[in-house]
Formats: sequence, C-alpha cells, structure tokens
Amino acid sequence: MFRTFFQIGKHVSKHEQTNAIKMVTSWHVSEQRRYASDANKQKTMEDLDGPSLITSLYWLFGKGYFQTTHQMQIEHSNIYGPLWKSKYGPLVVVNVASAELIEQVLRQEGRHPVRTDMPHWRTYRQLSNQAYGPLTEMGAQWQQIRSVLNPRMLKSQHVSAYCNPINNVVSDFLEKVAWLRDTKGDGIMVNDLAGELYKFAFEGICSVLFENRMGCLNEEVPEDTQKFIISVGEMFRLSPIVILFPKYTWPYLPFWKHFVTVWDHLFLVAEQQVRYKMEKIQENVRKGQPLQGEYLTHLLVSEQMSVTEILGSITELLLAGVDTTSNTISWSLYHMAMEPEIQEKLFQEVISICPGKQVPTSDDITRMPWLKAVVKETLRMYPVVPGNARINVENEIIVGEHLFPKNTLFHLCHYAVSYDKNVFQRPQAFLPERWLREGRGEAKKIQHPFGSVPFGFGVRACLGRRVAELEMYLLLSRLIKRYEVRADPEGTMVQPITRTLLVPAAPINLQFIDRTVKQQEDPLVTKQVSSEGH
Ligand code: HEM
Repeated sequence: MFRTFFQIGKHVSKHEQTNAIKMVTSWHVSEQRRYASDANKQKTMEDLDGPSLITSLYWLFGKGYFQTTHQMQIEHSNIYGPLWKSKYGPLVVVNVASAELIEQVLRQEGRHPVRTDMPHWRTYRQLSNQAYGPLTEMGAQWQQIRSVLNPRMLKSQHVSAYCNPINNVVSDFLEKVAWLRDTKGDGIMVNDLAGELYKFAFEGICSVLFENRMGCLNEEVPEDTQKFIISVGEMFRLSPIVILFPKYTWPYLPFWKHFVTVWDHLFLVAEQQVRYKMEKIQENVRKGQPLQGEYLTHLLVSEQMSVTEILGSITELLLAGVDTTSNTISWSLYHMAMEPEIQEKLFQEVISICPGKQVPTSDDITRMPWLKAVVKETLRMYPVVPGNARINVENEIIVGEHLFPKNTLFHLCHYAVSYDKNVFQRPQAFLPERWLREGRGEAKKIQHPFGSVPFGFGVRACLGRRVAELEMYLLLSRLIKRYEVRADPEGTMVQPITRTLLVPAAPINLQFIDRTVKQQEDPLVTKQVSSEGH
C-alpha cells in the first residue's frame, strides 16, 4: 500500500505526502484493531517469543556473542522470526529484523523521535553540568537544537563549502600514506589502516567545525588529540557494558570511573576549541574584521544557543565524526584490494572526470556513480550502526500483527536485514552495481527501500551524513587515483565486531602501489625478485 502511494506521490508535495502517510498509518492501526477485536485476538507484546534474560546472558557471555551482537541478530531472527522480544540487563527490547517491519516502526516514530533514553550518556552530563547535544537531547529541546545545527550541516550549498578544507586534509593523508609506506612499511605496506583513518576522520571533522588543524596527520600526533581518539573508542566500548547494569549500581562498577574520565576528556578537547574560537572572534571584533567562517564561528556568532549548549553539541559532533567515516573507508579499501576489477572501475571513473592533476570538487563527485555505489555497498555490508533503536513515546503502535504500548523500546536489526536474501540477492557478495540505476535487473526488483538505511531515517537521521559522504568520496577517489591498493599477501580475513559501532576486529594492513611510478617499476615485482635473490 505504501509503495503504491509513493508512486502516486511523485506528483504531490512533501507536506502532502507526510500528511497522507499519517492518515494511512492511523487508518492501518484502526483497521487492524477493528479486525483484531472482531476476531478477538489482537496480539500484544506478551505473545512475542524470545530468549529469557538468562538465555540472553548465555548467548552473550557463554556462547561469546558479546562482541558479535550483529551476528546474534541473524541467529536470533532465524530462531524467532522477524519480531522477537529479549532482555538486555534491565531493558526489555523488541527486536525487528525485516525491512517491512522496520519501515512500519520508523513511519510511526512521531514528531520528536527518541532513539533510546541513553541513561548512561545523559547521567554523565547531569553529573558534570554539561548540556545535551543532538545525540542525547529529547523532545522539543532536541528539535530546537536540530533546527540550529541542521542548515550548515545538511544544506548542499553550505556542505560544498567544506570541500576545500576537507581536500586539504586528504592531501595531508596522501602524504602520510607515502611516509608510512616508506618509513614503516618496507616501501609498500600501510599497517593498521583503520588507526590511521581515525586520525584522518578527526582532522576532517575538525577542519569542518573549526577550520583548525589538529596535527593528527603529522609524523608525531599531539598527545591530546591522540587521547581524544582513544577516548571515543573507549566510550563506545564501555557503553554496552555499563547499560547492562541498573543505574544505582554504576558508581560501584570498576569501570564507571574510567567511563567518566573518557567523557571528561571528550568535553575537555571540545572546550579548548570553543574557548579558542571565542577569543579569536573577540579579537576580530576588536580589530573590526569580518566575522564569517566555519561551523563553530557561525554557532557562536548567531547566538541561538548558549556557550554551554554549543559545547554539548560540538562534543557530540566530534565524537560522532571519528569512528564512523574512518571504518567505512577502511572496509571499502579492504574490499577493493580483494576485488581489483571493482577498484579498476573506480580508478577509470575518477580519471575520466578528473584527469591529470585535477582534484575532485563536490560537483565532480555528483558525476561519479560508481564511487557512490561502492560506499553504499560498503555501508550495506558493514553498517556502522548495526542496530539502531526507537522508542514510540507518543502513541501505542501496531507493528506486524502486534500492538505495542507507548514507550516500547524497538531494536532495529539493520545488520540482519542487510544480509537477508529476500531483500538482497547474494548478500555475502560485495556488489556495488546493485545500487546503480541501470544495475542488475533482477537484484533491484527485490531491494526494499528500508533494506539498508545506514544513516537512519526521518527527522532524527544522521546530522553528519552530508559531511561524512563528502569526506569518504574525496578520500576514496583521490586515494585510488594515486595508489593501487592490494591485499596483504600474509593477511587473513578481517571480520567485524560490535563496539556499539561496527569496527574491524583486527588491524587492516594493505599494500599501496604508487600509480605514478608503477608503469616504470612495479615495487611488488621488484620486491619479489630481490627476496628471491636472497
Ligand atoms: C559513515 C558515516 C556515518 C554513518 C553511517 C552514520 C550513521 C548514523 C546513524 C545510523 C545515526 C542514527 C540515525 C537515526 O536514529 O535515524 C546517526 C546519528 C547521528 N550522526 Fe551520524 N553517521 C556517520 C557520520 C557522522 C558524522 C561524520 C557526524 C558528525 C559530523 C555524525 C553525526 C551524527 C549525529 C549528531 C547524530 C545524532 C542525530 C540526532 O539524534 O538528532 N555522523 N548517524
């Protein structure tokens, strides 16, 4: 029914579409209820199957799924079907593992969608008198924050202005790759690519927010920034552990103090930047110089938020900007190293749009469909957020055949759906062509629009999406233009683990062959010959 509506909807405005969706949704709820009361068998949450708390703990710690909860989504949906209930510590969770049912939850998310109430993240802010940002705020205050933050993060004319600062960071990253290869990688290898890309991503998001260079791509990384990157990882690693325990036990947990310390450091680094920028602005005002500039200056000058509120938001933007883009780029390169024909197609696309020394702009990127397809396919196979969530705070809702009370916590099993063969043919294969308009006819037919939604959905969707895409597109296009990436001949398959976000379980090491010297001398061949000579 929704599909038919959207086909007709091509000719109506977005506002009309939204109203119509609301009408259709409420019609759906009342129709189902009428049917249910006729038959006197409305199913509720009580009728849902699923593992008990003990069984869940056994899966997590006995069977060892604690770091592979994304894989557990698949196992559990095979056992219980696309909708089941489970207990995670003190939380009761309704798991949703089909594209259709995920669509139903998201379309009924209300005006101020709530992801989860994030008590552990919010408690830190209460304890330290810090403000909530877009990730942690809720209700009308959340909407207010987004209305201030959205325009310069999501509107294309503003985002394309970030192309130059990001390209500068990409240039430095390419130099860093050359340096790493030459000094630490036998002239060919870059070890622990994800670790290097964390630094790129942090530098990239800082260039957008502050237009400041943090020195992450120097040979020696400043201690504070390195500590920030480690703190992001630690915070994500500890979050699912803390949340397993009831709130009153947190101060007594051995790792709670560490959790608080890493948050302290995240806020500290953001605060240094905010203070520095405020001084700069005051200096410019004193000198009568114009006050325009990057994101943070705009926030401070527009005075729509207090300095504490700006600090809360900047901290959350920084921490959301590190592990997300970096890991996606790592997986893309990892697959292209294993599948040279996919890489070659990207190389040909890039040099056809940007020949010679031309550096891609955001306009050029719009003419690189293969590049975008590679990133989409990477995010299907490695969704950075493998399981998202929603709480229906406004109304009770019907999902599938079940009626759920207000405030039910839904866990959206995006990873499981990404590998559902009813949605994606050959789900284990890396096939960027499935995202092209003229892509594989049959495969496209079954693809559901909610089969892969890596940046989330609706008004609560990712705030950094446009910046993240720009970073990934610029880095991948320029890296593949300069280097041919090859798999480590001694490497093994790298699997993902879940640490709140999906990350590689082991370092990704790849060979980088400089294309400019490749024609004259292939270092791989030279290396083999010389080692054979020994
Ligand atoms: C590959 C890169 C990224 C992916 C796949 C990604 C994915 C996501 C997802 C799935 C959500 C939840 C959306 C929802 O609940 O519907 C989200 C939220 C968010 N993301 Fe990203 N993200 C990425 C990069 C970034 C970057 C670079 C930033 C910062 C500039 C960022 C900032 C945020 C923020 C602030 C939120 C919370 C939005 C809100 O609750 O209102 N993300 N992201």
